Formats: sequence, structure tokens, C-alpha cells
Amino acid sequence: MIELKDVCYSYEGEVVLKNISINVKEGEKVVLLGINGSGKTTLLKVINALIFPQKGFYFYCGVKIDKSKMKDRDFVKSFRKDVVLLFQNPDVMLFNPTVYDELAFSLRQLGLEDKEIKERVLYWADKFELSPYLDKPPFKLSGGQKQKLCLACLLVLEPKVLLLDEPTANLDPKTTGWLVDFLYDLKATTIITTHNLSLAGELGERLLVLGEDHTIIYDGRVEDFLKDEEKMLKAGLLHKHKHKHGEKEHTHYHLHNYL
Ligand SMILES: Nc1ncnc2c1ncn2[C@@H]1O[C@H](COP(=O)(O)OP(=O)(O)OP(=O)(O)O)[C@@H](O)[C@H]1O
Repeated sequence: MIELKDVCYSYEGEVVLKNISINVKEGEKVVLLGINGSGKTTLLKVINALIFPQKGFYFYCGVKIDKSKMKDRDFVKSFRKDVVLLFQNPDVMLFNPTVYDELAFSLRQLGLEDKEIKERVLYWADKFELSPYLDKPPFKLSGGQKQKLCLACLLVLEPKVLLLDEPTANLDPKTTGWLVDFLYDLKATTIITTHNLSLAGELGERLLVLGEDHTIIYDGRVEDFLKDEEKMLKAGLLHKHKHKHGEKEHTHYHLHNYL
């Protein structure tokens, strides 16, 4: 479904993605890990066709995605409905006067009938416990509620591919648990970035890790990676931690999992 071949991307000469080749099948649930700046968000933007590979190729369902393809209006309409991206910062996604309008926005763009728009909006508002806030301006919601609203705004489209950039960053433990369960039952193909290693296994079975060198340094089962200290060190996700027990100093590996 999603195929990247030797994809490279740089910002002003700074290499951020180097020779990325991955193949994600329909229905797969993939977790994307990597230290700050390793290129996770950039990779999601390539898959969402917000930016294009400077070298290499991206195929979505066999169609080569590049600047010229994204000028084909009919294709763009179906691609934007199929493949959606939840940004790290919910504030950049919310701009409508009310929560209802926010949820209805993309459906109106698609030209759906008012009756169907209303049905879908009420359904997703209820599922995400947003029904009491439908008349409120989105900026008055809490951080977690905004995050939920952004996700609901994408799900109203009934997308095939859901790209989520740290979706649990603003959520309390209860809502995080709720989201994990929700995503588990969701049929869509998902690619989710997180810094929370203990959540990685809950969000998917397949793990991709971007290394400090901006290449994919691991593509396999989450469980196997979390048992492999050498790979975790290479990814910068584990460090040597020194501390004292009385007079005795001792060193051990420590997960970067402070969330
Ligand atoms: N629009 C941009 N212009 C210039 N440099 C950018 C831009 N966006 C990202 N970068 C740089 O590209 C590198 C990778 O950024 P990216 O956001 O993809 O990393 P990330 O793995 O998602 O990081 P984090 O875990 O902190 O969210 C960083 O060094 C960042 O400063």
C-alpha cells in the first residue's frame, strides 16, 4: 500500500532522511521510533505528500506520488480522503469557530449532503466524548480535548491510512489507554510515532526505528527490539545511567522513557 524506495530528504543541505526503503501493507499497524530530530515527522510528511522525496520514490497503492501527481485534482481529492496526518501540535489544525464546524469542515469540502455531515459529526463527537462541546470554540478546549478533536476531524473522513505524530503527547493516562484501545480496534493502516517506549508494543506489532544517521536501523517486531540493548543504544533510546546506593556507585542501562 505504502512503498518508499531509497527516499532521501534534506532541509537546506541538512540530511534528514537517508535511503529510506519501506513497504507497509494494508491494515498494518506500524510504530515509528527515533530520537528528537531523527526525521520521524519528515517521514510522515513524505507519506502524506506534503513534501516529496528529493531522491528515490514514493508509491501509494502503486501510484507514484510526486509534485505533478498532486496537481491532479481528482487524485488529490481521493488521496487526501484516504491518507490523513495528525500533527504533533493540535493548535495548528484547529481554525473553525466551533467544534461542530471543525468536525464538519473536511466533509463540507468533499461536498457531502448536510444530513450525512450531521450524522457523521454527531457519531464521532459521541465516540470521542466531544458532544458537550459542539458549540464551543476549539481554542477553549483543554490540550487533551483538542488532541481528541483533531483525531476525530480526521476520522470523520473514514481514512484508509492514519499517520499519527505523537498522538498521546497531551493525553492523561486514562485517555491514553482509551486511545490505545480505540486504535487497536481500528481497521485502518496506521503509522504512529511515539517517544513512549512502554507504549510502543501497545500501538503496533511492527516497529521502524530511525537512527541518528537518519537511516532505518530497525524494521521488525517491537518485542524483539525492546530486548536488544545493542540496537537500542545505537538508536539513542538507551543510555548508561550512574547512581549511588550509599557509598557504592553503580552503572546500568536506563531506558529513555520518562513519560
Ligand atoms: N521546515 C524545516 N526547515 C528546516 N529544517 C527542518 C524543518 N523541519 C524539520 N527540520 C529539521 O529536520 C530534522 C528532523 O526533524 P523532524 O521533525 O522530522 O524530526 P523528529 O524525529 O520528528 O523529531 P521530534 O522527535 O523532536 O519530533 C531536525 O533537525 C529539524 O530541525
